[in-house]
Amino acid sequence: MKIAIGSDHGGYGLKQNIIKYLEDSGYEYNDFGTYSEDSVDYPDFGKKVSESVAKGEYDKGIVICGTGIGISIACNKVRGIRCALCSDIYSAKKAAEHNNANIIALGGRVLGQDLAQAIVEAFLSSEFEAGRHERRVNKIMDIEENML
Ligand SMILES: O=C[C@H](O)[C@H](O)[C@H](O)COP(=O)(O)O
Repeated sequence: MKIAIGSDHGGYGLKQNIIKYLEDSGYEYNDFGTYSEDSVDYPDFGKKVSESVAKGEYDKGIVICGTGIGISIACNKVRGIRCALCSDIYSAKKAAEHNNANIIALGGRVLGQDLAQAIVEAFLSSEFEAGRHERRVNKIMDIEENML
């Protein structure tokens, strides 16, 4: 599985920790930045990760800002992206199983490193269950296709 990861300065520290987890777990990944704690704008990094996932260059994405809110909003503006902001393991698992989320957003100023790793693990190891959930996800995509 190929993973795209990116953050702003508020998520930089947690991103580095999650990258270590991805490496230790044998995931292939690309780090789209940011590469320091210097102040940057989260939409720039949400866009890079989202477009790479939407194009099919990566299977799933991980984005991090201070709260996870701003970068998740930005990601969800990209066609084909279903980005789920998660602060617990159950939601991360269900985001994959029920919502077919292709990006998870985390709050670097919200989560401890161990919990964040467990959330990422739950997201990456869970698969879409389809069935009744497919009908609902298709309705989400219909909203996107018919946007005003
Ligand atoms: O939703 C936005 C994110 O949490 C940003 O990381 C945050 O707004 C950045 O704040 P600041 O510029 O004060 O570090």
